[in-house]
Amino acid sequence: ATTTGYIWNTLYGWADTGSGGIFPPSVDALTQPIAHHVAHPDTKRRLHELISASGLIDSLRQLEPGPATREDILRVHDAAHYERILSESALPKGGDAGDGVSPFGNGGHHIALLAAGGAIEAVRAVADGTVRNAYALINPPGHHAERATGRGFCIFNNGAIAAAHALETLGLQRVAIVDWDVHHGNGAQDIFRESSKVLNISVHQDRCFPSDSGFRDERGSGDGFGYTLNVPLPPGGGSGAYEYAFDAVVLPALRAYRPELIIVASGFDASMMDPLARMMLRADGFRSLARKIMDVADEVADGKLVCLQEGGYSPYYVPFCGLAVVEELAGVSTGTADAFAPILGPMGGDALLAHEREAVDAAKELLADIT
Ligand SMILES: Cc1nn(C)c(C)c1/N=N/c1ccc(/C=C/C(=O)NO)cc1
Ligand SMILES: [Zn+2]
Repeated sequence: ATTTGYIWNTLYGWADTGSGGIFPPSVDALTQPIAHHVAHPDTKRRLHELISASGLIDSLRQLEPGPATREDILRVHDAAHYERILSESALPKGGDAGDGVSPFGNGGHHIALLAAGGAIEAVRAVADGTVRNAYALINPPGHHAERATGRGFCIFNNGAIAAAHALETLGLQRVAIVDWDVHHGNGAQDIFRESSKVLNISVHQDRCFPSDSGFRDERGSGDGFGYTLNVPLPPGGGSGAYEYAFDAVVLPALRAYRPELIIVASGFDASMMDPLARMMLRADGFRSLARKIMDVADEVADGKLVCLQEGGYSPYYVPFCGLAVVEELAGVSTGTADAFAPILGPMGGDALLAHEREAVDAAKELLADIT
């Protein structure tokens, strides 16, 4: 197949993130209500609308997700977590994923199951050759969700659920997860810590969130030792730092591991305009990362690549970053200009600075244990 699969569902745009900026508003705390929570789904709906309005959607093969089943969820999460989400979802005002800052509304479990189901459908369609690669514009995100709890706006770990489905249902032996979301992919690290069947790579802003994980010395354990690979980057990194991290560490790791499928935890919060991090990628930088991952997928995995939407909180800029990645996946140019490039370009971020090179070079030794 040569087409790119695409997943979006109206319900992904209905996730209820409440009326606070990140916390519920409080007169006591003087935290004002605001129309859009940082994780408001409108940001991702705007990406869908740009994919549609640019005409790119006509080059994509729309896939229809169903809800993930209890069995799908329990491959990576404790039953207690699953049951708690369902019970809180039945409450009149919904509940929380587990860390007290990840609210969902009444019936929110339907959307979370549909997000995980979207990840599964994208993996199924790529693994069986229905499509060449796929972009699942799913919501809520998943990469912070751990075996026993949701976290960081994530309820179920969509990427881990999809990887487990590929291993246990589709018969794959080796799956790689590459997390370019700006925050540490702690969820898959927790879930697959002891497994060598998933190579889990996270490139992220050092100590951004969670602030206590994502360090180079977190490498997995038991059979999984060496199959967790963290590349923390200093704040302020742009295309220079990210492209070097991919060329020097991420791509060599994938060549050594030879996964049969690559899943990208595709967040756009490493962009220059994101409120929840301090990196400096522009849309063309994300396009370059997509190109690099596609090339190594062609080398080792017959091109089998699934991108799953994770974070990204600038309603202004996420649409342009996401369009660049999906265009690259589909091999299509709609000619849509990055409207913010003239403003963001002069601000820098393109050069690889010495301290960024050192941070990446420190991670090169981690490659030795991937066989
Ligand atoms: C506030 C606050 N207060 N407390 C106690 C906690 C635990 C808080 N969480 N902050 C957060 C929560 C989520 C993110 C990013 C998620 C993402 O985009 N992942 O990809 C960043 C900071
Ligand atoms: Zn993030």
